[in-house]
Amino acid sequence: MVRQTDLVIIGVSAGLALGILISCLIFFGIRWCKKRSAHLRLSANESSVTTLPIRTNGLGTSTDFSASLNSSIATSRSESIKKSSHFSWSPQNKDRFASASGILKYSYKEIQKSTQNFTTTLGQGSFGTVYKATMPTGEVVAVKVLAPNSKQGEKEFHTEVFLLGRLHHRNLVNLVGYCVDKGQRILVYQYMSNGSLANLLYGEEKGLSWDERLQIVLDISHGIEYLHEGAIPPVIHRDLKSANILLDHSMRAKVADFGLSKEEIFDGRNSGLKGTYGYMDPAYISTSKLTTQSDIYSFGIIVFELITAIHPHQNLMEYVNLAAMDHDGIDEILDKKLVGKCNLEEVRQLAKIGHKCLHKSPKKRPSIGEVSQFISRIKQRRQRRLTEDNLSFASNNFSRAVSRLEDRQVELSRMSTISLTETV
Ligand SMILES: Nc1ncnc2c1ncn2[C@@H]1O[C@H](COP(=O)(O)OP(=O)(O)OP(=O)(O)O)[C@@H](O)[C@H]1O
Repeated sequence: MVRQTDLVIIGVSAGLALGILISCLIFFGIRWCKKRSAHLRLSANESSVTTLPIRTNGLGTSTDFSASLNSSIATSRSESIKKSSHFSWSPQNKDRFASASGILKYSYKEIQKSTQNFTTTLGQGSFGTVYKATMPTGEVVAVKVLAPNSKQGEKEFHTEVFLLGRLHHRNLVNLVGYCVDKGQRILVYQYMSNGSLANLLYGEEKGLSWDERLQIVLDISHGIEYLHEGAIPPVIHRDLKSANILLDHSMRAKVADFGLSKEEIFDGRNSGLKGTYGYMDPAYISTSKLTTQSDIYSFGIIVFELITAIHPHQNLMEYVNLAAMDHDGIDEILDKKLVGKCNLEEVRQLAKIGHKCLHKSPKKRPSIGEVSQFISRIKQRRQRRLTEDNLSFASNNFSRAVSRLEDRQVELSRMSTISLTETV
C-alpha cells in the first residue's frame, strides 16, 4: 500500500513539474511574441524604405549619371553581399541584413577585432571617433563610433542607417554596415585613403594640381546631383564643406557625412538651423527656409576654396567679393601653389560658376545639374586644348626632325662634292 507521505511527495513533485512547465511556456511564449513584433516592425521599415523610389531619368545631360545610378543601386548591394566570402545566406545570418537595403550588420565584437580593439584612430568628429578597420574579408573600412555623450539619439541613428542605406553613388562615401550592440552605435563606411579635401588644401601636403581640382569639383557636383535630382524625396545635405569631402586612393572625391547629424529628407518642415558657419546660406539663416539651393551656396564656397585655398573662416567671402569686381580679379587670390601652373581662363570660368552659386537670391542660383554641365564643359574644352597642344607639339617635333634630316642631307652632299673635287 502506498503510504500517505509518498502520496504527498508525488503530488508536490507533480505540481512543481507542472508549474515549471507552465512558467517555461509563458517565458518562451513572451519571447516569441516580442521577436515576432520586432520582426514585423523591421519588415514594415524595410518595405517602406526599399520602396522609396530613386529617379533614374530627367537628370540633364550628365552623361554617365543615370547609368551609374541604376547600376550602383543594383550592384553595390549584391557586390557587398558577394564580397563577404566568409558569409553565407543562412537563416542564422539573415539578421546581418536586417537594415533597409542589405547593408551589413556587425556585432560589437567584430568591430572591436577589426579595429584592433579601437587602436587605429583616423580622426575625431563631432559624432565621435573614426577608426580604420580591416574586416574578415580583407576589406578596409572606416568605422565611426558614436560618442556615448553624443546628442544623436537612437531613433536618429536608425533613420540614418535606413536613409544612407538607400543612397549609393560613386561620388558619395557609401555606408557599408552598422552595429547596434552592447549599448554602442557604430557606422561603417568605405575607407577613403586620401583623407579630406580640407586636409589636402590646408595641410602640409604639396598641394593639388589644377587638373585634380577640376576633377574634384566635378565629382562633388555629381554627388550632390544624385542627392538633389536622383533621390526621391530629394536629399539636402545641409553640411557641405571641404572637411566633408573625402578622397579615395585615386584622388576621386566623394561627399561624406550626408545626414549624419542632420535631418535631411526634404519635407518642408523647419527643423532648426543646421550647418557650419562660413558655409551656411545667408538666405537660409535669415528665413529658416530650407531648400536644395542652400547646398548650392555651400558648394559655391567649396569652389572658391579649391581656387584660392583660403578657408571660409579666414574671410574668404571678403576676398571673393573683391575679386568679383574685376574680370581678372580672381587671378589676385589664386592659390600660390597654382600660380604659373594652370590656365587662368579656366580658373575665371570656374570662378564665374562659383559666383552664380553664391547669388544672394536662392532662386537665381543654378541647379546642381546645370553646375555639373558648366564644369563638364570646362573640362572638355581643357581636354581638347591639351590634345591639340600635344598634336601641335608632335607635329613641331616632326617638322624639326625633317628639317634636321634635310640639313644632314645637304651636308652629306656637300662633303661628297668636296671629296670628289679632291680626287680629281
Ligand atoms: N570614410 C572615411 N575614410 C577615411 N577617413 C575618414 C572617413 N570618414 C572620416 N574620416 C576621417 O575621420 C576624421 C573625422 O571625421 P568626421 O566625419 O567624424 O568628422 P568631421 O567631418 O571632420 O567633423 P564633423 O563631424 O564635425 O562634421 C576626418 O579627419 C576624416 O578625415
